Amino acid sequence: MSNDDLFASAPSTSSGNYDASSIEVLEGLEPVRRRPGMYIGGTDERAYHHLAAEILDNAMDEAVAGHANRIEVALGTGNRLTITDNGRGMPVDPHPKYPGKSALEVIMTMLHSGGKFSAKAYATSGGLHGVGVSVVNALSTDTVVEVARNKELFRQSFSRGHPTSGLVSVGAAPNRRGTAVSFTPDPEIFGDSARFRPARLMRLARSKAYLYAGVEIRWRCDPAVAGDEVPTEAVFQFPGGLADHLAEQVGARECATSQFFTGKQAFPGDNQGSVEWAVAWPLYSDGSYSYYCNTIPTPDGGTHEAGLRAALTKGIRAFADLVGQKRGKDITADDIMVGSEQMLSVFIRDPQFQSQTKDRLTSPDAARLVETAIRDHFDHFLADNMERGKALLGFVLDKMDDRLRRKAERDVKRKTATSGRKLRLPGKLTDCANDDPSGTEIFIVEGDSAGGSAKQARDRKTQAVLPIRGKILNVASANAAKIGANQEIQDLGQALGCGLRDKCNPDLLRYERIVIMTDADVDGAHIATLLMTFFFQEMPELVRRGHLYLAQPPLYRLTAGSKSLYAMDDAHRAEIEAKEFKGKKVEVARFKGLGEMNPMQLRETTMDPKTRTLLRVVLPQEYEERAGTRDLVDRLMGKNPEHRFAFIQANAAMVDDEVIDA
Ligand SMILES: Nc1ncnc2c1ncn2[C@@H]1O[C@H](COP(=O)(O)OP(=O)(O)OP(=O)(O)O)[C@@H](O)[C@H]1O
Ligand SMILES: [Mg+2]
Ligand SMILES: [Mg+2]
Repeated sequence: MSNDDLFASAPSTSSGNYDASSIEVLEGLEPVRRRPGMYIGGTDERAYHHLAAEILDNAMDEAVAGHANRIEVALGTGNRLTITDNGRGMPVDPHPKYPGKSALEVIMTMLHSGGKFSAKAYATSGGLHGVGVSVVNALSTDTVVEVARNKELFRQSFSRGHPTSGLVSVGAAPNRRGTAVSFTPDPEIFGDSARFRPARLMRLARSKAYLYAGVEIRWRCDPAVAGDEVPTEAVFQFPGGLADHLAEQVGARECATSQFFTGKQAFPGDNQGSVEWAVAWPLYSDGSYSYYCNTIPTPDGGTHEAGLRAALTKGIRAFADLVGQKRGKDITADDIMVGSEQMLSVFIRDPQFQSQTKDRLTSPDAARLVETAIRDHFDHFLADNMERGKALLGFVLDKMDDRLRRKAERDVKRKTATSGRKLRLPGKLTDCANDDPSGTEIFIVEGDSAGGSAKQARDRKTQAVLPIRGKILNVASANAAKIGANQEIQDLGQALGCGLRDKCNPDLLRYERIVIMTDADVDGAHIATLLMTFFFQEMPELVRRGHLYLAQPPLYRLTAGSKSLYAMDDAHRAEIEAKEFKGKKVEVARFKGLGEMNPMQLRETTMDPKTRTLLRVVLPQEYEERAGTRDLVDRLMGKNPEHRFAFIQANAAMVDDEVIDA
């Protein structure tokens, strides 16, 4: 197979009129309306409430910067939400760069307009992209912004991102200052039945008050909407911060230590910012974890969470050492984290999140800052009162024993299933419950975060998950010693249980199917290619016997009205749009990676044998003939990703699970 052949084998369908005229540049807020998923993570209920969060976040930023101390969240009838603060007010003067437009209009109608790109107007803000309120405006009808500045009240109205009035002065406002934003999410985007949930909004408002003691948050709700669900009025202010919040959550339940581990610490030196935490270890708990950065909830955790995890783990191990408990060194992070109830809130400058919905913090510094700040306090918490320290250590050692016992039981079971051979399983493997290999599968996934989703999405009985880190060794250009020493390959070998190269015995394979599951992008194709060549070279018999598969995660989710369908690629998307949605307005979300899908979606589209598609991998001729393989791999690993996509296509055939099972 030469390069020319690879290109020649490209499908020869007509390219139509694909020229410069097919390349669109969306203007103004149009991209937001066309691809809302990119800005608010979808158009479901969660995305709907994200609109409220964006406006509230802006008001909180004003409070955290020290300019506001009161915020009102008011839900009216007809899904009308108004959020008011008593901060500085959005600037209303003409914008120097856009003649004829006020700063307010620029803020509301242009993406990437904002005062938070430098630390001048805000130090540790939750806002950073200059996108939030403009996105809300784009996706709402009848947005009205009122600003009271210098004792004068200004107002401007918008609909679906476009001004419907100029900025007008509506009179004197001697006793008022700040910003009020009213909006109604657009049913064209969210569907006619989408609604604000009063309880969800109230919870959001309330949690903000816990996160920042310097603010009072008022809640109002029209009686017609409130029903019995929420009060029509409430005021939230919590000087005790997270410690109060956690105490309320834990209630009367008994905990390993009667005093919780709570505190607050400013970061040292030039690092503006601070961390606040509260952790309890109830004797019976399913665990509860709330992480925030600059008052923004980050449900997927991130670097601040990693800092807390490291501080607790290292702290308890050091304490074990201090009291002469030798088993302390075997304590893992999970032993102290799982089943705890924790709240963590950081304020940092220039935070980085993985996307506009800010579900996960990625600022690298946060891990170190949080770990260092908390570690000292935790050491004191444990050692100041030895009884308390020992009580927590005992609790954590119990968890460790549970973990080790469960693991031993698992190992024994699988040992018996694989004819008594001594078996060590890699720690990263999440094994399936069934002992008999028949009907079981192992998913090899790229990265720990995709691994986490896969774990939640899998069928525990029959599906195992092994996350591998990034690009595995390119076996084609490595010698046997290097291959044997590579950790990822060792883990893979142990999990499969059937040995490498001449020692490979396919009868010992611990699963019926091996499924490579990587992102549907260029990197994913690279990793899939590396894995395939690994199997071709090290375990060709497994491939020959048809044990190796490729998962097919979708690239798009297409939604029209209440119906959602998944498309594998552009051709499939066009087909669905034409056949299933027949010219209806379709909203398209593109998945950048497996980690972006929630576990339900991942299961349905990619893992569940009833609904997924798998490709079976076949052994290429070159490997059958044991000739020229080195050359093949060198070419595949070269710069051009098309070669790898073509390679995957050429060596994998679409199969139905029905066929596999038959
Ligand atoms: N309530 C408010 N009070 C004062 N200024 C505000 C308020 N809301 C928005 N602004 C100004 O408008 C700018 C744009 O807000 P927007 O929400 O679009 O982006 P951001 O908050 O900067 O970043 P992000 O996209 O992360 O939310 C802010 O940076 C701030 O300067
Ligand atoms: Mg914002
Ligand atoms: Mg903006």
